[in-house]
Amino acid sequence: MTTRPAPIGVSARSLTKAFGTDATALDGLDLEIRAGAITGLLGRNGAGKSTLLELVAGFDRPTSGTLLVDGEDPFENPVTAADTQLVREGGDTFDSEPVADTLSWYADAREHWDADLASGLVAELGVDAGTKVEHLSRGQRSAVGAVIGLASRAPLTLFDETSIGMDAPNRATFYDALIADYAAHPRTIVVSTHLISEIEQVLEDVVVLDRGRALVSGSADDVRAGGLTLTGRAGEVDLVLGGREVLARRDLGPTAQVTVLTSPGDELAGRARDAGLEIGAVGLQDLFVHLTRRSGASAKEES
Ligand SMILES: Nc1ncnc2c1ncn2[C@@H]1O[C@H](COP(=O)(O)OP(=O)(O)OP(=O)(O)O)[C@@H](O)[C@H]1O
Repeated sequence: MTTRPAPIGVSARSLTKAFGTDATALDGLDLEIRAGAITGLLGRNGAGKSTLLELVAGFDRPTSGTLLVDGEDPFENPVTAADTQLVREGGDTFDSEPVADTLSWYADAREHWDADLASGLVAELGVDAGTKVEHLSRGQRSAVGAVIGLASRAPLTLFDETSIGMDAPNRATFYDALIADYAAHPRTIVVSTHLISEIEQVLEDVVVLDRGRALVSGSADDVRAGGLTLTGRAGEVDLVLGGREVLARRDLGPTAQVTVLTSPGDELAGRARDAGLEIGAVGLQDLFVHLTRRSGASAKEES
């Protein structure tokens, strides 16, 4: 009988990864990825998500700073590599062989591989295991990645844009399988994605990378609690805001809706309630768009 593996965490301190003098993908990143949680790794194009995941998987070495996976340096480390499964777009498969060959390679390589889960999920995602990988569509290739990531049951599983190209029913199947398998076999899962609103309910923790640094990180609930919307008569809304920074504003006739950042102890919500304004939550996707746009604008002003 194999014992159930313990989930493992990741810690980065002043982590920097530069590619020559052209690009600094990670720029002094400080970060904790909680063991045993599903973390969403969010960020605009080029924010450094794939670079971070490849460092965590031990495929590359940081330029400076510290990166620890389960307390160890992951670079070319066979101990952490055995516990880590990175699923990258269009990679890590035997392209000129049938899908079944790739799956049987992982079955041999991965200690906790679940063959029944793999074959069930391949069928559910509509992939023919007899087809050569190079003959699959982009979405079908992504589906094979999803199967490898889930059936490996690695204590640290990293999905880098795995849902890319998958159609909506297959993405739903992937998310459902991820939640069900995580519930039955808790482990550390990191999901890098641009499809924030559809995966929001799956995420327990969230990290927003912005130009190689963590702009926001924490529990998804705490991150969400960092913003709110106020809706009401425009004059009342402006009075309650009192000149405070607004992330987004929509005016519809006499009514205005604004999105603002907030923090514990902020009296804004109380003032809004007293003024009869409607207070709403901000979804992660909206908050992400506002925060990363604002950060991009202030970077332009500084330069
Ligand atoms: N091998 C490389 N050589 C040179 N620059 C690189 C290399 N890999 C990544 N970069 C640069 O590092 C930065 C971060 O890239 P990365 O792929 O990590 O971003 P990402 O957040 O995954 O982006 P996306 O959402 O577009 O996939 C980008 O500016 C990219 O051009």
